[in-house]
Amino acid sequence: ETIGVVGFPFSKGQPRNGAEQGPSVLRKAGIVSNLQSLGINVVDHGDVDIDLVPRDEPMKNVRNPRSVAAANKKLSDTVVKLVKMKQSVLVLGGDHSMAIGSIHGHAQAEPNLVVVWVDAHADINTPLTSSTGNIHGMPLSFLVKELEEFVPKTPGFEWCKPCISVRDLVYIGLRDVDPAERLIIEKFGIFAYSMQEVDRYGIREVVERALYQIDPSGVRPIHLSFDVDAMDPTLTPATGTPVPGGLSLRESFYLAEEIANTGRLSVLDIAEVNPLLSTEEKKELTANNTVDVVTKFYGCRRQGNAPPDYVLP
Ligand SMILES: N[C@@H](CCCCC(O)O)C(=O)O
Ligand SMILES: [Mn+2]
Ligand SMILES: [Mn+2]
Repeated sequence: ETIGVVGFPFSKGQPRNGAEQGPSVLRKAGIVSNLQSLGINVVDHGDVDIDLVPRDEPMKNVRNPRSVAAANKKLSDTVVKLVKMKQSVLVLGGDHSMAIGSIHGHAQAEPNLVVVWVDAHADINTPLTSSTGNIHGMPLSFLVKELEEFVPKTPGFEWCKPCISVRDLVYIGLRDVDPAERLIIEKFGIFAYSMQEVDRYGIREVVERALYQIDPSGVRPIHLSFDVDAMDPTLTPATGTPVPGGLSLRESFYLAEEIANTGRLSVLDIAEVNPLLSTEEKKELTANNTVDVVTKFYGCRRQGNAPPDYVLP
């Protein structure tokens, strides 16, 4: 198995500079070497070559639409290629608008994918329901077929055809959902495990139910879109929209270990690391905790990992 790492140094899905430094922060924290020390073949493909579009005027209240669309088109093309090469793709963001390109690309190569969205937020506002105009709060509205009729034509997004159904999506970690987003979740019956359900059932039950509901057969490729703000802000403070009361380190590790256990993780997004929004110390803490969770998604286990084909001397 080969992990293909791709950086997506992009922050125009939201107004705070710094998210474009996420890939370099995560690489400096040893994300590639930590995975290689698991004995996995890791190829770092470098960063997507992003060009910002000049005079990218807002469309209604949607900010930087052409730049977000152009960057994500390139990401989509990159992800298709790598998934078709049978690589397990790790995309280092960048703000969460990255999911537009990564899920669109993944779905071209694996139409039967399911999406696990781990986030404090639902990221499913449409351009008409968003109160901020930040596209990192809207990615799923550009991807979900059932919302196509509610999403106005947005300049640059002509290439982006919705590619997943609400039935293929499940949320874990929600605790800051806008009213319109809650309406969408209830209108379409989207599976959603907020922190209330995590507290009610415990992470084991939540992960089990979530995976069963989107794929009872247990065979479909998994796209896991991980927003680091799903974790408690004491663990990942260097992020754009922190919300208290998030996943603990142990809950995050457990979730990642169980996803690794399925053997079906196909694309993993790591979104919303923003080093500029905190002290050097908090940046390190955020990067190190994120890297620790990522290694668990790829098979590092707290119970230990016996070396493959090794006999006691
Ligand atoms: N729901 C808010 C906050 C979105 C936060 C986005 C992050 O989760 O990627 C908005 O629409 O602006
Ligand atoms: Mn979030
Ligand atoms: Mn998000």
